[in-house]
Amino acid sequence: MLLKNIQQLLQIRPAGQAWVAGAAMAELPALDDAYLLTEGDRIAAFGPMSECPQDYAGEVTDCRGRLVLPAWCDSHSHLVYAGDRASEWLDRLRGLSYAEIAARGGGILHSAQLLNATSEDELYAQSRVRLARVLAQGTGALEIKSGYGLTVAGELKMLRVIRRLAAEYPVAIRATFLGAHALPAAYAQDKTAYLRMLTEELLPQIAAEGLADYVDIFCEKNYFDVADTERVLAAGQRFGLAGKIHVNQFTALGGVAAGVAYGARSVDHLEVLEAEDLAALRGSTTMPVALPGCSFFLGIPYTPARRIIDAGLPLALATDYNPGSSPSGNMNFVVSLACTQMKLLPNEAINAATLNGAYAMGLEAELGSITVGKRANLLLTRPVPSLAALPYAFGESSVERVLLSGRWYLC
Ligand SMILES: N=CN[C@@H](CCC(=O)O)C(=O)O
Ligand SMILES: [Zn+2]
Repeated sequence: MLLKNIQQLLQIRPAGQAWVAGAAMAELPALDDAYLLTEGDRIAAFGPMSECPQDYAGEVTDCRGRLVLPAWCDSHSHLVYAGDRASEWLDRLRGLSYAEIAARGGGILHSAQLLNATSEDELYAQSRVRLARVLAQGTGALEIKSGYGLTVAGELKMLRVIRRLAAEYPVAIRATFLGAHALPAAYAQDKTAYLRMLTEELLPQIAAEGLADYVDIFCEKNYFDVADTERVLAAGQRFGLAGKIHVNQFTALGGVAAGVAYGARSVDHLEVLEAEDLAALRGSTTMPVALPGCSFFLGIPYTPARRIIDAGLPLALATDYNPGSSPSGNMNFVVSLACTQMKLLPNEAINAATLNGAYAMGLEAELGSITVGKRANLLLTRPVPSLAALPYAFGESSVERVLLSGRWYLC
């Protein structure tokens, strides 16, 4: 496939560049008036129009007036869930807080109840609708977590649905085992027994079936503490699963340093951020991930992204698509929120939503930039005056077409 007359081809990186950090996040290498050639599912070549192959025999798309960039890399989602929690959202509109709803047995436990009462086929049917929608919105790589089962059968059901989605859709999917998302009622008096079940019963089964790439835990007051986090990350390591943790959403407990010490691939949320957390991240290989859709929907503080980037660190952006705190998987809106609310420049937000997002799910060698040999997962915008038009037009998707594995995705 040949894309020609591209007004601007963005996020061009050399092979081997894993992420972008600090001041370099404001740079987004680009080529004006460009072409891009794919072969099979890969990017085969690109360059200025003056060097565009003539008489190309395959499919040619004229991209005049349009931008081409890597498809979004959404490194944090809970896209597989059953039903929704709109009723709890109405309770929040009437004045209850997220924590008050959880304390009444709502929240994650409510989603777990719904999920355990839903068949695997029905869960797949509900989840594929959401996946198809986010692909049409420009997502080309996606991480999906378990964590609404909280039982052996429920967690395995979720992970098998994730595997089925990965097999059926032309998008790169990474699966994360988040059994330690909340303490289910059956173990309310015995957290240790629950963690033992997760690490000694479930994890070996998940590893044996190759159902997960990462292990995750919700490190938060009233959920799991730092010692629990270390225990789960250590268990993950024994089975070859790196960590990706939910941490510092409401409370800083020291989980960031624990994540870094255990070589976590990412630490996600960080709405509350202490100087010690920044210090722990410096010099590490752990990616901080901000989830502005969650802050928007819950009305909690935004992750202090400027402090993170200005400290010389990298940052990734993700949707946190889930029924409780962020019922949207639209990366276009996330990029827009990052600019309007967290004061990222468009270039910084695009770096965070592509290459750094790919790194946060271990896909940086395969996706997240315009690099010869990488997978051809690209998005083509509508005619726009400049890149800034994308986040500027908040709530809109400027994505006209999405190329996944070298083919136009037909929604
Ligand atoms: N914070 C923990 N987990 C999810 C929300 C889960 C839910 O409310 O269902 C999150 O990332 O925001
Ligand atoms: Zn989450």
